Amino acid sequence: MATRIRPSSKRCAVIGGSGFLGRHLVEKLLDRGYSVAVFDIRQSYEVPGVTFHQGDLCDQQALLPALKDVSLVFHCASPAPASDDRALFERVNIQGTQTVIKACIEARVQKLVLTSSASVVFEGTDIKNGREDLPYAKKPIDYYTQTKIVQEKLVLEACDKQKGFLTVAIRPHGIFGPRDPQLVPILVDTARRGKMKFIIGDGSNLVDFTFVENVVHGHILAAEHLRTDSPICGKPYHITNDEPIRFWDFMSEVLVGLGYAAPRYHLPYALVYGLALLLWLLSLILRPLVSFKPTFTPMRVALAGTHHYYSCERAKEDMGYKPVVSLKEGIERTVKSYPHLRHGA
Ligand SMILES: NC(=O)C1=CN([C@@H]2O[C@H](COP(=O)(O)OP(=O)(O)OC[C@H]3O[C@@H](n4cnc5c(N)ncnc54)[C@H](OP(=O)(O)O)[C@@H]3O)[C@@H](O)[C@H]2O)C=CC1
Ligand SMILES: CC(C)=CCC[C@@H](C)[C@H]1CC[C@H]2C3=C(CC[C@]12C)[C@@]1(C)CCC(=O)C[C@@H]1CC3
Repeated sequence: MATRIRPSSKRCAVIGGSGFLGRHLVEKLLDRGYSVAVFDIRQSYEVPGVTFHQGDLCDQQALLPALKDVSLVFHCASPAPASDDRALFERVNIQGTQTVIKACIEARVQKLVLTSSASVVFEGTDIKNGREDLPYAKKPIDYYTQTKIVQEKLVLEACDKQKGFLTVAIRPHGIFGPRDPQLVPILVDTARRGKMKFIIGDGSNLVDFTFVENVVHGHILAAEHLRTDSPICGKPYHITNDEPIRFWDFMSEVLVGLGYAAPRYHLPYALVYGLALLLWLLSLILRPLVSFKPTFTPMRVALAGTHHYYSCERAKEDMGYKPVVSLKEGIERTVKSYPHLRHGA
């Protein structure tokens, strides 16, 4: 009879390991002596110590080789929120996550750490110091968020101490840092098109922006604390920089750091939100004839004009979380990492 090799606790897989967060996670895992298998729909880099498995996470047979002899899996793959493609979100975030769970169980993986999102409780209205016991959004702001809610529930409900399959969900918010493909590039593109002159609302709304290395730190702490006797089993955890900042101050610091002017003129929130909604509806109606993607979608306007910051006390108490990089240093390192996006470059 063939003997099964006992999975090593230092052997893990990162689903979505070619993406922004995934790659930072892989780099830190390697530093900490893990050997890593990456599973992703694309391969974006090559590093010693990492084996790449290219495939769609909705395909269980494609996933299994990446999970062989692995005891710990991080699932941080998702279609980009900006794709606004309902069918794709449902296929990847819901059916795909069910497939990931089944594949983990079949491969006898012991721990699954999901990258969820703090937005699972956000409905477009103020959240101040939100804790994890807030109810899931009844009216999520977009299809992405709607499917992240179902995904998180699936993973947390799959936690089964008797069967030795432990799960936890990390809820980051507004991740930024070197190689981020959305926040800074979209911001700079909007500024280059002359559309970053306006502040939506009075500009006093506080938001969490979380440096990517803190998000990575939260994931690794969760993985290392995930044991049968731990309070973290089957629970969600906010991971933030613990330094809420005015949304428009953060945008201004990044813009000014890259040589662009900070937004100055105020516009009423209700007016901009109404216009964004109108444009979004128009883009849906006209989709068969012309395709255009408005920059200021209702989702972005809601994120830009409301308070949404979260308490990470639970992560501090249950897993000793503390941000490892301050917001100031995170912004400086991020700005430096984008020489090609500087004004005039
Ligand atoms: N960025 C943020 O501010 C926040 C992100 N999150 C969550 O963090 C996670 C990581 O996000 P981020 O790093 O920003 O995203 P990225 O898009 O950079 O990374 C996601 C990776 O998953 C891949 N992927 C997408 N679909 C599949 C599939 N069907 N099979 C296998 N791989 C797939 C992507 O490939 P491709 O690029 O080709 O699609 C990409 O390489 C996501 O779960 C996201 O929901 C949560 C809160 C905030
Ligand atoms: C108003 C404007 C054009 C701002 C440019 C920056 C935005 C692109 C980002 C500001 C807040 C960001 C954010 C996300 C994506 C990028 C922003 C809208 C998420 C939706 C990414 C996925 C999540 O899970 C939640 C994030 C909230 C914050």
